[in-house]
Amino acid sequence: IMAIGGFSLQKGNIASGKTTCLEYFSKTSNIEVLTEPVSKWRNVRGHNPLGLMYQDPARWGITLQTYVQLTMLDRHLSTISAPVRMMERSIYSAKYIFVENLYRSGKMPEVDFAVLSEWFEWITQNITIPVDLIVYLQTSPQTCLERLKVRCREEEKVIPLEYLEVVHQLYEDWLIKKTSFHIPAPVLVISADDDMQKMLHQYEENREKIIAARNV
Ligand SMILES: Nc1ncnc2c1ncn2[C@@H]1O[C@H](COP(=O)(O)OP(=O)(O)O)[C@@H](O)[C@H]1O
Ligand SMILES: O=c1ccn([C@H]2C[C@H](O)[C@@H](COP(=O)(O)O)O2)c(=O)[nH]1
Repeated sequence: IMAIGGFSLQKGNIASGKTTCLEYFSKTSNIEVLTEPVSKWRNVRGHNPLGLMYQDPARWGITLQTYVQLTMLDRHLSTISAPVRMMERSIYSAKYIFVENLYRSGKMPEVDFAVLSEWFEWITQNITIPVDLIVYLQTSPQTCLERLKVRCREEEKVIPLEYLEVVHQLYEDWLIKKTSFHIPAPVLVISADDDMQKMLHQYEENREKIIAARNV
């Protein structure tokens, strides 16, 4: 999650509970919540780039990630309508986690990676992307796999535990070990393996830190 003004960006593995967390905050405070534009990734003018990417990442990885980058930028730049905004994932996680994973695993050709990287660098050097806090929902890959099965998105049925483990490691290297990429804001880590009741308790404990993100 990212908070702006305070603007917080929510980070976490696939099915770690980001949407659930944002829904809770949107119901309980004057916070604008931007969930991931995943419905667009599943349907752009009748095409499903998310599904295509999972079926054949080498062919469709660049297609999905180009569209993810555009839709994330659009979200980042949309007009803020409340004192605090929280946003699920970001243009940074798209590049540093998902594009990086496609490239490192040999599923994205070098030329596709180069073109996406040029776009990303142009955007981040020429456009200000406001972010005051990163909220990292830290889960085990096993928890994500269980929640993924419960959520049961058709496109994601092919995701094995190993994929979630690699995504987890990329997040850990970036936000916990701080050894991979630039981190655009301070990081608040919330352990997110617990059941819903315990998670709500943790959200309450961290509410002030998130709302006051500008002062973190
Ligand atoms: N703390 C939790 N305990 C058990 N199930 C959860 C918890 N948080 C979320 N879920 C369930 O796990 C699935 C994935 O959660 P979701 O919020 O959609 O994750 P994300 O947005 O990170 O992909 C959903 O079915 C949701 O109801
Ligand atoms: O840059 C990205 C961002 C997301 N994805 C995939 C990963 C998941 O299958 C969905 C998003 O789902 P959440 O469960 O809301 O995390 O989109 C991607 O491939 N590339």
